[in-house]
Amino acid sequence: MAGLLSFRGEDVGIDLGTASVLIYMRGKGIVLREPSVIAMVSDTKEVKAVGAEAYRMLGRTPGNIVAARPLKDGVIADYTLTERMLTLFIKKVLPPLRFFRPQVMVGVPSGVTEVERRAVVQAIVEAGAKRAYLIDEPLAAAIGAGIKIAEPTGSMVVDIGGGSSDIAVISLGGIVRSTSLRIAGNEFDDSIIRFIRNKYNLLIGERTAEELKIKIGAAKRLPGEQDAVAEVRGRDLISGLPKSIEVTTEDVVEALKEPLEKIVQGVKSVLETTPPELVADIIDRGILLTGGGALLRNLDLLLQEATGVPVVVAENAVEAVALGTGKALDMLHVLRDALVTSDNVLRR
Ligand SMILES: Nc1ncnc2c1ncn2[C@@H]1O[C@H](COP(=O)(O)OP(=O)(O)OP(=O)(O)O)[C@@H](O)[C@H]1O
Repeated sequence: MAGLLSFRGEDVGIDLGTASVLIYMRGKGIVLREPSVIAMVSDTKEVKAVGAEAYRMLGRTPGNIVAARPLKDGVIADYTLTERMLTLFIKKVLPPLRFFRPQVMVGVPSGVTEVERRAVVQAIVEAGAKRAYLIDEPLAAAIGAGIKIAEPTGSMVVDIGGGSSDIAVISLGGIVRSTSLRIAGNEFDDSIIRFIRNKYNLLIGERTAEELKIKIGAAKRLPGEQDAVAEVRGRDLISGLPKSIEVTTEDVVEALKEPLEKIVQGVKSVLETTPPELVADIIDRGILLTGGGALLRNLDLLLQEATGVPVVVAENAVEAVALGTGKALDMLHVLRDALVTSDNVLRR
């Protein structure tokens, strides 16, 4: 997810994501980039850590402390924790004495329900915003990547985050066709965990799986390309004891086949229902890949082969949504019909 604040004339953007939160301030760029994790004492609910510090605690906390991800699949899974995490992040970048409450624009996966939208709006308002705007993530990603979304020309954006993959065709400042899949980076990690368990009888943790994906992972192997190898540690499921093994790129490619196939199908299904004039534009301009998942090696090639349309990874793939929500507050006149505002949502 993503968004923007306005404080004493300063515009600030927030990307509230499943994997990480990014805050963007005009004139300053990205001022905060932290994992979306909060750690607290289970019985007193006292916050122990947020962001990077809490991330290091994931899977490593003693019984009385719990480190959790309050967002799941791109939407709010735990409302109270999300609001507390957000408040602490905002405090880190905005001065403590706030006379003017800021406006916030939040990017949400295009498939979120009304109840989920309400939860996001409420968390942002509770965190101190005067007004919250919601914008669909792929629209924000397109703006952030520099696409002129107001033109009557079709563009396709595939934003692969931690919890959701958003696929959308954009024209004239709005989304013409879209789908949101709850299959993205986290699901890739889970697939790697399952694969290693089945093939090597080794149980590895979430963080180890993510490291494997980033270090040696790929969406496909290229002919003649040498496989990378990484050592991973986990628990041998037969002996119950710690063990380390070597995993190759080929393993990771195999592990990611299933979730990637679902994303390819999602892209094809959106293309199939897109009006032909816009398809022609997309063939000319190519599909734009954004989000952290876009950095998976050779994903552009895989998608290009599957669709026959050129695919380009955005230069600022990870920041695109945050930058886009920042810019979106300056484009309210163009985006009016595409936005949801807290004034409307909370009145209902
Ligand atoms: N080099 C890389 N290769 C593959 N995956 C990567 C790479 N770098 C980051 N990722 C993955 O990108 C995902 C996070 O992407 P991003 O920060 O765009 O998500 P998010 O905005 O927090 O999530 P969402 O949009 O679903 O709410 C994580 O699953 C992470 O493992």
